[in-house]
Amino acid sequence: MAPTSSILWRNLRVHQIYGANTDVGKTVFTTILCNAVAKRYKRDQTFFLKPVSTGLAQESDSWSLLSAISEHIARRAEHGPGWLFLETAGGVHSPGPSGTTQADLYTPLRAPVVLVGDAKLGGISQTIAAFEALKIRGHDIEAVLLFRDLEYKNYVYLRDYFQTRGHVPVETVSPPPAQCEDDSSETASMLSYYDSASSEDGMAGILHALDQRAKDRIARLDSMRDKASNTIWYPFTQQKLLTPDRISVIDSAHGDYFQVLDSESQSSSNRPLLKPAFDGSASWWTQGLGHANPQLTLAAAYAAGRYGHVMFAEAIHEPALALAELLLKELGNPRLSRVFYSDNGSTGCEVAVKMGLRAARTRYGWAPGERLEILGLKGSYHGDTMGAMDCSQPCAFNEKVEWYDGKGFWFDYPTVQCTNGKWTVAVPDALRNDLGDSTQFASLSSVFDLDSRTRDGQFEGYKRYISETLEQLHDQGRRFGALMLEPVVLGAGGMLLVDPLFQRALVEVVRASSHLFETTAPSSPPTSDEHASSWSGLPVIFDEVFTGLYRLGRFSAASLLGVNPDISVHAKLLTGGLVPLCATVASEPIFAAFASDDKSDALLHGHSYTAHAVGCQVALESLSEMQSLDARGAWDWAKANGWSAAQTPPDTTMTAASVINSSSSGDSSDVNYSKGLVWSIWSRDFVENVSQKMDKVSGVWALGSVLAISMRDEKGSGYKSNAAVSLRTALHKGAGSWNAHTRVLGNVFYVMGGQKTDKETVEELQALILDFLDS
Ligand SMILES: C[C@H](N)[C@H](N)CCCCCC(=O)O
Repeated sequence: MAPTSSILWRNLRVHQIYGANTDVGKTVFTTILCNAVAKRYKRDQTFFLKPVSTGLAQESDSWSLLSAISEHIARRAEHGPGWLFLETAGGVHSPGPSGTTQADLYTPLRAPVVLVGDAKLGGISQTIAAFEALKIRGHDIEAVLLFRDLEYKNYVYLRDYFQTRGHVPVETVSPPPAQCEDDSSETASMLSYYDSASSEDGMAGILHALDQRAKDRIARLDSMRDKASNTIWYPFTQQKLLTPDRISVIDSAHGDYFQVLDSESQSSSNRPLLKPAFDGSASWWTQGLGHANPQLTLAAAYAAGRYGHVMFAEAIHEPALALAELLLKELGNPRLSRVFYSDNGSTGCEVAVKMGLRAARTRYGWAPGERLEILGLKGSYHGDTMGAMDCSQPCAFNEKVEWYDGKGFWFDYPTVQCTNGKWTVAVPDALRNDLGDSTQFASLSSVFDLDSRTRDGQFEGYKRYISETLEQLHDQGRRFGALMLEPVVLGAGGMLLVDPLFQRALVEVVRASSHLFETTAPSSPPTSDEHASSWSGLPVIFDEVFTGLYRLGRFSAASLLGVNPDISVHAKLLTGGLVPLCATVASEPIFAAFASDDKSDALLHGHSYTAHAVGCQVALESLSEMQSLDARGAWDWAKANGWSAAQTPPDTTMTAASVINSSSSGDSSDVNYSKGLVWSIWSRDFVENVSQKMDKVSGVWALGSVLAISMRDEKGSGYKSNAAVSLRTALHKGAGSWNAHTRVLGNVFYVMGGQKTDKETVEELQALILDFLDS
């Protein structure tokens, strides 16, 4: 099922005719436009497409309808220069055959719009409302046409109104003559009417404006790469190596796809300019509910209309309060009671660190200037701002940053991968003496069956190793202020799936080891009334910026570990990828560490755009939509793709000694099912198949919407490796009418969908990936 392409051709001007209401004269105006083209652009062909009357609109769903329209238009575009007017049905919000309203239905085509205004009583309001409905869906409204009704003269008001709304030209023609009694008179009368209306100078001006706007749009698209290359400083890009042809010019985005300028169209006039590209990095891991999701757009518009932006210190607004309450409730972590807002994951993590360090310092009685470090995992990365960077060990992202001063100890750990068809917890060579050999599991769910695994010797081995390491650090006199983890998956660090048992062990040991962190008698020991929310050892911070809010299939990634952090950080999917927002959520004892009669003891941190009302409103919409998808089983198709209990095959190949099944009863099925299944949109068969392409692949995992494939690199893995580039290039080449835009992390190729990505799309991507791996 190929995705819909936006319609833009060099030799065919395509316009959508929308009506401000039903019965405003769309067909009449479309006919006038066709006649006017025929009169003035004699070399051009003219086409009129009304899906309702052609039967195209009988297509059962939006996708079938749009692809039928695209095909129809492509056939017309093959025959030289021309114009095509696509008439929509009814008003902008009249439902189409699939129930989607016209404004939403045709959004992916994104052809420029001619809006037929309403000349009747009340028509000013209808016309403006229609304009706004189209505008917030990203339609470009190029002209407003309406009848020159001399009674209400709506056009007089609308002309001024649209002059100040982007100089949209408003043109009128006289209304059609009264209907004749017999057919032949009616035909003659209308022919004469069309002839004279299409000859009016105003219509010539409109066609000229439409033509010019189309040429300008194409010229802008054609020139953007070169201009960008001279103007823009790109993130995470060695620009010396970036040639302009490799810059993706994105005209718009809809659902899972960008609409990208196809460079090959620049040398061929009968090729569409825009090509859909699957957004394989989910726009740097932010996308959830699809680009240009109208529900989120409306929420954003509502909050912008209600508040704009209002400052937040010592203030409250409904979206911020409602979102805080929702997060606290749905995270299901009884420790958490306070929400601190910022505007991106990196700063949200810095806030979390400030919170954790202060709580530890006051608990352990350290002086304010004391150098405190972070306990974390090798390769973890919490963002690009200086403080967040300092929470990571030296790596490609920070080691050349002049002010970088990493403060921490970062544990090495076992990772989870499917290798040659087997789900393996791989222990790094350096840890073999301490943690033993790698182990194989019957399924990914078995790896996540922590209730069973915490009863194993492996758990005790992990805890022993962690305790011994902490003792050594304590003996070296190092002071730690927080344990900071990305639960389950390290994102920027290379899409590494950490053995969840190791993370569970780390949290448990840290919480049980206050004696290894305090260097003097605690100044404020936890009191018995702090009960459930009190922290021990060190404050535990979970950076769920990437992993949380359904990215890994669950509302919180912490639930996959069965651990309740003292501070957790949420961004990215929080707003479904529409606007930046971050929430750092903390426990009451952490909050209390800042309480004092001295104002300077407060958490002196606040971005200008803290708790932006638009972000909070969009987050409310986004979270409730994702929860509703979850509740109505929207991912059942994915769960049934080999991940559900019934589909986990009994293990027949591994020896009892080498295999740890998911349950001590010997049943290899997913005992986690009742506690929440571990699943992915990427089918289990596909993942296991990829893992067997041993000549190219060293390991693969999939969880929630994420797929990560480690490509073999004999010269070594890591961000500087180019081993994943050829797979990225293959996806970029794509499947003819569409391709996939992805980022890579060194030798790791990753791709992820949103929470609305469908089965067919995933299957097509899987096929592309396998094609490459089999080549
Ligand atoms: C987007 C994310 N939050 C980080 N700031 C960047 C992560 C590293 C991405 C590297 C890359 O795409 O080349």
